[in-house]
Formats: sequence, structure tokens, C-alpha cells
Amino acid sequence: MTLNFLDRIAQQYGNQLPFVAYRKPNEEEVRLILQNDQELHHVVDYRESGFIFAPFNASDEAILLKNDASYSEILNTEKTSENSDSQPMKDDGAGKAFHLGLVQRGIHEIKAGNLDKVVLSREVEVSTSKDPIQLFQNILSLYPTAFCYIWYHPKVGIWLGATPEMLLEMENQRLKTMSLAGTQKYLGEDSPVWGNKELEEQQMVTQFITDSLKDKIKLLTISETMSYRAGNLWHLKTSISGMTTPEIGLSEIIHSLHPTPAVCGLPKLKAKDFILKNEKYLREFYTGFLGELNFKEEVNRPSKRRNQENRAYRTIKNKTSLFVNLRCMKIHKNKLTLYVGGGITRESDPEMEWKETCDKSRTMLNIIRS
Ligand SMILES: C=C(O[C@@H]1C=C(C(=O)O)C=C[C@H]1O)C(=O)O
Repeated sequence: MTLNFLDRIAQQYGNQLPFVAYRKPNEEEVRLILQNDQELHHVVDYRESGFIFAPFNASDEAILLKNDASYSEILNTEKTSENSDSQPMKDDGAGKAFHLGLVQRGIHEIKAGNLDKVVLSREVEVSTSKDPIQLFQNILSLYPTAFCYIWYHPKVGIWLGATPEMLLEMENQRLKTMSLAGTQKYLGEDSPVWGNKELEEQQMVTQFITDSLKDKIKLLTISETMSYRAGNLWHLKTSISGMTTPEIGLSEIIHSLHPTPAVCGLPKLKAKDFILKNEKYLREFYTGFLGELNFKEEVNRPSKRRNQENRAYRTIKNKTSLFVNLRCMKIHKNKLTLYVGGGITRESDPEMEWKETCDKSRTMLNIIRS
């Protein structure tokens, strides 16, 4: 009997073996990568090939899932039946009070001239009886334009998400990235009106990315900034692209970008330090990145020349496709941890920043409730 795609995931999970299943933005095909043993591999120099799962703190090691077997399929992603058992666990107000205080401290650091921007976040605990594969199916049906994934390693845990943010895409020497920041709730409008606070915080991200890449990339192109919808939210997005040179390795490019001010802040190291000292929980893989690292793709191009044997020219493409791990959750037994944050600038209002994290938590809460 041949196993169907979802059974294959369930079997791998049941056998406590590592896997990742994912669908890229606006694509139909869901890919599945299986690793055949429980070994925890790490990325050493970014020349490896496999699926990378990297934490926020770039000083911690990034995990590499080996591609021992892979499958792909177009899944019929019908939503699973209604279930109203998933509610954020009761918060006595201490969670909100802590977050408001944290944002206040961030604003204070900015006004004191120590930081320009800092992204501050929190975790939200939710109870559920749904199984992870069911949740993954809900993600697929709700967020066709996001990078949707479920990732598992027995020594690390199980993570799920639907992120709108690409960190980096490389096809041989061609590079693409984006600056994504600024948030508003989607209320059915065709395009939102943006305030100065959002325009400025997103511009800081664009500036950081272009400054980080300008010595490493040729033909750097920066698009206009546009509104970009991600589920129940709007963001501001600028696309950035160019060509790398053979002297610059992927490792150098990734380290110069990650973590960008879309998820960390400016100056980068001071903002990271503030986050690690003040958030009082561990982000782990939230605001890290994940995706295909150095996937080889064979391309057959038929010869266009006449009077030549019907020969195909074979070239190998090297592709890397990485996404920032946002709108994600970690799954425990009967409990989920969701992660949400937002960019703080001198113009931030703590109450509005709290509300923004509540709006962002809807992305994952919707999949639990659908
Ligand atoms: C930090 C998050 O999102 C990031 C922060 C944003 C903001 O501050 O407006 C917008 C998009 C993301 O770059 C999150 O979703 O948790």
C-alpha cells in the first residue's frame, strides 16, 4: 500500500523522526523533507545543502535537516471542522502590564539616544486538543500567500507558522530580499493610509538592508514601497534585488542581514542586547529564519541551434530560499505558545503596541479556531 502525503507526515512524526513540510508563497505544491535518523545536525559554513532552521540569536547554532527523502504534492486543503476549544489562557493582566512596561523601557532607551528602533515581543499561551497535522492543514487553507510550514525534530520540538516575510532568495548569483515592517489591521479596504511612524520604521529597515548589501551586491535595485496584505494585517514592503559576486559567500550575506531591524532593531547589536536582557522569555526560533539551503535543481534546456543533434544542455541551479520565522507557534502537549511582537520607535504608544501584538496573534489563533 502506498502512503498518502499526510499519512507519511503522521508516520514520520509517530516514529519521532525529523521532518519539515512547507508550501512557498502563492504556490500550490506542498513539499515534504524527511530525515532518516534523530541526529541533530548544525549548519557550519552555509555551503551545506538541506533545510535550515535558525534561531533569533545568531550566536546560537542553526539546525540543518538532511534531505534523506523528499516528496511533493498538491493538497486539497479543506478546512477542518469547527472547534472552539482554543482560547488564550486567562491572563490576570500581568502579561499586559509587563508588555506595556517593556515598551515604555524601549521608548525610554530611544529617547535617551541609545537606540533608534527596537522590536519587542511576547509569548501567548493557548490550550488546544488539535493535532499538529490538522493545524498545518488549516494553515495551508487560510494563508495561500504566506510561507506555511510545520517543522519537527525530536530533540527540539515542533513548530508551525505562516510568515509573510522573506529573508533572502538566491538563484545562483541572483539575490532577492525585502524590507517588511509597519502594521495596520486589515478592515476590508483596498489600500490603507499610512502614518509617519510606520513609514519611518519601515524606511529604517530598507536603509539597513541596502547599507548592509551595498558592498556585497552589484546592480542593487530597490522597488517602490507598497502596502502588502498578510491575512488580517497590512504591512509596508519594499523589494530589493541584485547580483552577488563569487567572492562573497552566502554566510557573509546572511550574517550581515540577520536579524534585520524588522525583527530586532537599530543599532543591531545594542537592540539585540536590549531584547535579550529585557523580554524575559526566550524567543528561540521566533524571528529566526528557515528554508531551503543550497538546493540543487537540474535544468534541461534544449539546444536552439539548427543542424545539431537534438541535444539538451544540462545546467545545475543552486537555490536558497529563506523566510523570517514570524506568525508562528511552538507546540507542546495540549498547549501552544504563540509569539508576537512589533517595532518600537520614539513615536510609539504602548497601548497601541499592545493592541498590535493582539492583532498579530489572530493569524495563529485563526488556525486553531477554524
Ligand atoms: C515582529 C513581528 O513582525 C514584524 C514587525 C512588524 C512591525 O513592527 O510592524 C511588521 C512585520 C514584521 O517585520 C511579528 O509578527 O511578531
